[in-house]
Amino acid sequence: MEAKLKKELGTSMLKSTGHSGGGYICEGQSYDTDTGKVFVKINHKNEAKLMFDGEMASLEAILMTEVVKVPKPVKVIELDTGGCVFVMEHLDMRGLSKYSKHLGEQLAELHLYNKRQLEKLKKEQQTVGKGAGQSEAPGVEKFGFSVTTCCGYLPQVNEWQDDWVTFFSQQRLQHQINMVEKSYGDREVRELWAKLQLKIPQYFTDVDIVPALLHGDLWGGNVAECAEGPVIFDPSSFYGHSEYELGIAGIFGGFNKTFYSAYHEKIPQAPGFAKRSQLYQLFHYLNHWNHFGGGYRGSSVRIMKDLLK
Ligand SMILES: Nc1ncnc2c1ncn2[C@@H]1O[C@H](COP(=O)(O)OP(=O)(O)OP(=O)(O)O)[C@@H](O)[C@H]1O
Repeated sequence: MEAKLKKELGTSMLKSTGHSGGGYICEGQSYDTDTGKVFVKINHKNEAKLMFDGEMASLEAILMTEVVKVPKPVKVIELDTGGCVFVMEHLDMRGLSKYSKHLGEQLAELHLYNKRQLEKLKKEQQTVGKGAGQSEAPGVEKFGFSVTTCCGYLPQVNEWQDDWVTFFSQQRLQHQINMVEKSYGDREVRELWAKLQLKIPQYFTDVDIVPALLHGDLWGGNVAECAEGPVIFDPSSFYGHSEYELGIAGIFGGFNKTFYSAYHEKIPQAPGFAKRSQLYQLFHYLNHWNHFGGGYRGSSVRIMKDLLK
């Protein structure tokens, strides 16, 4: 692997720094190269390229907004022995503590970025002499993403969709329910889902949802800080409802009051937030069930029953 890395990165020096940082899905290792320190994620699964291409596109999209720090992506490299590596900028990170408030503000800015681009675009189109197609501020009007991104190692259906409720019900929940059905054929879940899917539009009455660029997997293990501010990493981005982003944080914790206050100062909670939050958590419980097995069945069923009350 190291010979291939050297060739693909065009570096004569490739020296392990001793820093390793594997997660649940990948092994990780840092190297000194001719042009600086890189962090390399390694995965030997067949889906590794799809997963890393999605992570690279996600990092590029977030980086482009310039509102929150992410590691700069370098390259996805297929290994001759199968599997794939993803090379990115190495960052010296520690647990989030000093910069919780900054992360709250910057995450809200990330979520507002596309809305502001769309507003700029609209203004420009209304200005005499400036028609569509001349803008320097491209905005995204649909829900989805340009490539497949994986939340964990399972691919998400990111085809563009005009309507968020349809996108979330079909491309997120239904997709997970189909996987549960295939693996477990769970009758109770099938029956609960039959009722719940009819109720979903009711949770969205009177909310105006503009596509927001999301990190997509913002649990406490994917946030940190370096000397100058907060960092987010390991994204599985798409354009969706900003509230979706807070779902997984609500399950696993890792974010304090300061973070939430700073976030909601910029994006206040809309009516019905709590119920939608449960709906967004349901996606992550199902996704965990599909990754890690039946230990997450109880939480998935409980939250479906709660939503149906
Ligand atoms: N750019 C980076 N520079 C330095 N260390 C990093 C970098 N990216 C990740 N790490 C370290 O590696 C660990 C695992 O990274 P990451 O979350 O991307 O792996 P994963 O296997 O995809 O994730 P997960 O455990 O969330 O499924 C992080 O917690 C962090 O300690």
